[in-house]
Amino acid sequence: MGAQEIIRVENLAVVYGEDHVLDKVNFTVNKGEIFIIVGGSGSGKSTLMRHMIGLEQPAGGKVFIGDTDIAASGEKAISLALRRIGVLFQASALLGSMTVAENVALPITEFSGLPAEAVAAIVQIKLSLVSLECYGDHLPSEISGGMKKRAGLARAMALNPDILFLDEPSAGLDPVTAAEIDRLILHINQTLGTTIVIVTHDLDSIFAVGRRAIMLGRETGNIIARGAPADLRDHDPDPEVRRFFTRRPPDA
Ligand SMILES: Nc1ncnc2c1ncn2[C@@H]1O[C@H](COP(=O)(O)OP(=O)(O)OP(=O)(O)O)[C@@H](O)[C@H]1O
Repeated sequence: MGAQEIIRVENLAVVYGEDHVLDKVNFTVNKGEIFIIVGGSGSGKSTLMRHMIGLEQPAGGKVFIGDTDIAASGEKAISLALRRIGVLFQASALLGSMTVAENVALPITEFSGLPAEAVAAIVQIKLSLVSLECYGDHLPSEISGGMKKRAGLARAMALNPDILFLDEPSAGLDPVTAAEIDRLILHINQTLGTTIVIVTHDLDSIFAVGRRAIMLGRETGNIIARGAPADLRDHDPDPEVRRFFTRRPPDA
């Protein structure tokens, strides 16, 4: 793995039944960058992310987090590699019966073995990172959709991950709230140097935060374009790619 690389996906293949969802997918993510994964509905973005965080084993190929192939190593090495990762799933996945602070505390309590006061202090730091320091004692049902996303981000950042995976972070949010999440993503990246991988459809967000992107093809199961989002929009030879980045329907 090169000095700048933190993730390497090599010849990844995913097959569900007869369906070859991903085929010969190859790319690398560099340390400290914000990397975007786009593609039409059903092109395999979420599937790719699940394989990058070790939730599923691929039919073929490798996924390296640092030097660890998480599709092939032993359980201990995989668990250490995955300790470097924070994930925000689409629905934020906060536990509804616990307060925001208790949700953020969960991974810290589970993995650090620290006493309760130390955990509480870390939770407060994480909540202030996402401007929720006054909402720790609220239940998820008592805060807005944007705040739930921020709480989910605080929990994803709980163990100081090197890499943050975000699945559709602005889904279901109004444009102003979505832009706040974008600013938070940039803030985390710039102040903490966290590498951030985002699966998204949201063009405003792609252009606001993304420096490099890959696009998965709907039919092909592999990457049909890669580069800076503005370059893909303005110069990519494939009309499907330009249409995606200008939000034009196929017959426009
Ligand atoms: N666990 C699974 N078992 C069988 N098929 C699956 C599974 N997960 C995904 N698929 C199929 O794989 C394809 C890609 O799905 P995936 O959810 O990864 O796409 P996506 O690009 O994230 O779509 P969307 O933007 O709509 O969320 C789809 O045809 C889907 O039906």
